[in-house]
Amino acid sequence: MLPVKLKIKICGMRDFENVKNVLKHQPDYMGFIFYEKSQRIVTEEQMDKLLNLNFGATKRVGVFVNESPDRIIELFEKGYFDLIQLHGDESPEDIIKLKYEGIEIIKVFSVGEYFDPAILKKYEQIADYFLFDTKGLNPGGNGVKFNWNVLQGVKISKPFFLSGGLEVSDLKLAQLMGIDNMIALDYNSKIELLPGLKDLDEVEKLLKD
Ligand SMILES: O=C(O)c1ccccc1N[C@@H]1O[C@H](COP(=O)(O)O)[C@@H](O)[C@H]1O
Repeated sequence: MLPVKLKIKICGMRDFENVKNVLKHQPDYMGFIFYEKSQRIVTEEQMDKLLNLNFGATKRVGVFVNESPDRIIELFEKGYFDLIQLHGDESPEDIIKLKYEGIEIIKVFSVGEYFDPAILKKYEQIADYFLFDTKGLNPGGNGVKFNWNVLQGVKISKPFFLSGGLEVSDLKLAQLMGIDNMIALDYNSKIELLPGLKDLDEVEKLLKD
């Protein structure tokens, strides 16, 4: 089987120069975390500055944990992101409100030792993408990989992102594994110098071809 081509998301960005330098490598997605307990939280002031940059084809993702739909819509209207990633226990009703505003949705599921695919059912009609991250102490950014084999054989009806402690070397492994409907890898804490500051050498290795 030929290795699949996967898109790349670089998440947890906020520093102007770092964002500018990462954009030179044109990731498919760049994530900004709007969660007050995150070490990588981005402020509105930082986002306002970042709006001066040319993102080209890179889609901006706003990352949220149990945020109110009204607040998400307010930030969306400021033009801070193109789509959102929801890491909490957001209800289908809240997500539908966001869909009405024309916001594309990535719904996150935390994966432990086992994964019950029944949870996917109620989000199938309303999410545009799924994302599988490692279950951990924090809602995201735990820097720990889960056993991807738990997804093998599970029917995943939406295109999905794979996440959770990913390192550069995981790209080849994920490409070879080629789980059905996997379209992107989401990189965060394992390619950082400091929280919110990405290592440009690692970014270059990931996006060199
Ligand atoms: O990175 C964070 O601080 C964070 C906080 C709250 C929700 C999501 C967060 N990050 C997302 O978590 C996954 C996995 O990150 P890691 O590779 O394990 O560090 C990724 O989708 C980040 O976007």
